[in-house]
Amino acid sequence: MAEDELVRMEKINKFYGRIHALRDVSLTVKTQEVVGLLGDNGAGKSTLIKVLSGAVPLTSGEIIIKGKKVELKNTAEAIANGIETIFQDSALVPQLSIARNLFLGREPIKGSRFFGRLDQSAMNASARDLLKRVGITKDIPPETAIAALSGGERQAVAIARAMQFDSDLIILDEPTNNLGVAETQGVLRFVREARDTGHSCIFIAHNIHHVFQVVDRIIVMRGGRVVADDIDPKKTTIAQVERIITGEEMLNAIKG
Ligand SMILES: Nc1ncnc2c1ncn2[C@@H]1O[C@H](COP(=O)(O)OP(=O)(O)OP(=O)(O)O)[C@@H](O)[C@H]1O
Repeated sequence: MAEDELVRMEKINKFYGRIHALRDVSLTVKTQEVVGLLGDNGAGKSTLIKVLSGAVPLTSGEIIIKGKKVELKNTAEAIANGIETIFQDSALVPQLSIARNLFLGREPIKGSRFFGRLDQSAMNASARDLLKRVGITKDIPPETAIAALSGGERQAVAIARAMQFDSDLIILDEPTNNLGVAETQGVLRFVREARDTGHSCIFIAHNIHHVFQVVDRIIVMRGGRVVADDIDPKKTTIAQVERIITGEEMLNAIKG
């Protein structure tokens, strides 16, 4: 295992009944690396990250985290192994405040473990800090309900939550979907900030331009397989990657 290897997926296969959604997929993510996962509709991207986030069981193959083989039977086990996933319909609770959402399920308690109550002021203070850190400079009080935030601000809160619990790997499934230009830039900035503070990310987006702005490496899937896993966005054009996604161009042709 390379010293900076964080996650390794080895020969992962996934069947949904008779549909073979993942075919011998192998890939790695390094520490402090942002990887873009691209592929057409039905290529297998969502299935792959659902397997890695413990949301669906794999049929065969291995997942190795920091050199140790793990079984991710549910999302709690993935989280315990340092993998936090922010799905499109991110799991924030709209009726609750930003602060409560940031600490959901892991709230700080004041007093004893059994007779304590939520430490609201500690939560609010950390929430204020965190919002500043992810670039929400507008003065949004941490007591604000999620329902009152824009799409970009919600993504920011979801990313801030993953950063604050020091997940090693943050998986972002279409985080820029339906966002405006400024909000998209905000999300891309949070991804950079996550990397700069030591996290790794897998970034899935249909918009290749967004992926190109932020990733260190691109992996392309087609028909349930990884067809390219080492595309350097600094040395490859968007048009070339588009042709790999559709199958018009093989990676070897680019490398040659
Ligand atoms: N729950 C499921 N039951 C049966 N088949 C499924 C299920 N989820 C996905 N599939 C199938 O598995 C294959 C891969 O789908 P997946 O959603 O992983 O692709 P994707 O690359 O994420 O596509 P998109 O970009 O459209 O989200 C497709 O053929 C899809 O129809």
